[in-house]
Amino acid sequence: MLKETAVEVIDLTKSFRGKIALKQVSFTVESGEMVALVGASGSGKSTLLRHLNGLERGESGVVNVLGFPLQSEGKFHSKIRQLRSNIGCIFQQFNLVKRLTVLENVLVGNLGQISLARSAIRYFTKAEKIQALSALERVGILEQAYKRASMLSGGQQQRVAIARCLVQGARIILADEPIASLDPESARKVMELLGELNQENGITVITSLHQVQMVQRYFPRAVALKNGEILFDGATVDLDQNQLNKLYGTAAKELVLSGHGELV
Ligand SMILES: Nc1ncnc2c1ncn2[C@@H]1O[C@H](COP(=O)(O)OP(=O)(O)OP(=O)(O)O)[C@@H](O)[C@H]1O
Repeated sequence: MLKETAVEVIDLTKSFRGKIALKQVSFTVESGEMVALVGASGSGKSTLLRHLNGLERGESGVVNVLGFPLQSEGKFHSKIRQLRSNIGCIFQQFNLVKRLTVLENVLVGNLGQISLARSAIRYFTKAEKIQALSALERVGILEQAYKRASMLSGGQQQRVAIARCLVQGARIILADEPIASLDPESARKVMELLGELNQENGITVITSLHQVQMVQRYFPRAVALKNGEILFDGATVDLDQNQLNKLYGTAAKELVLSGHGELV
């Protein structure tokens, strides 16, 4: 069966104040793939993710999402808003509105689909609330629904962000270091949840990660950046010590062998 292309990036180039951040980056992610973006700090992972959902505009090159143009040669497409409604985003921090309840935070995942007036008074239909509660159940924190978001642990907050992607109906989830500030057990749960959504719901997942062991455990494919260029794109099993040395330099061996698996 021919697979639909979720994300297609062609020759994407971006610089900040004359310093290159992405240099002619090209890669394709098919629908249903689970891909890790790896590379040392400053290699361009966040910048690349931000181009995939239109938070950042390239200088040249093309980003197509689900077969439609999102940006091309430095211009956003006029239908970018509709296209972005298919993309759920999870960040390392600042995912939630802390003063709102968990349930309200999930419901605002629906904002693209409801009127501004209704969102302003935070009015949601019963059906929308049931959908949001069911998403919270799916991510395993239904009992937290009426707590303020600020009361949750970091891992629980990331699960709320994932529930919000579900309510939004996201077909693609972009996650920028979603486990960077979590303890190992919470990190494992968040990664397993993303894996389940990928396997069971067919959601395409593209995640930037520092933790090499997590990449090897959960992601069949890795795309590795160095100084804004793709240095490796292939099966994670082929991301061997030699490749890691190229990506991370002398820090690679020591950190992987010592069991930390976290490369900064
Ligand atoms: N808004 C910005 N203004 C100026 N420079 C930026 C901006 N965003 C990113 N950069 C630069 O672009 C390069 C790539 O940064 P980016 O944050 O994408 O790397 P990263 O691989 O995600 O790093 P980390 O793992 O530390 O998050 C870096 O040199 C960074 O300083």
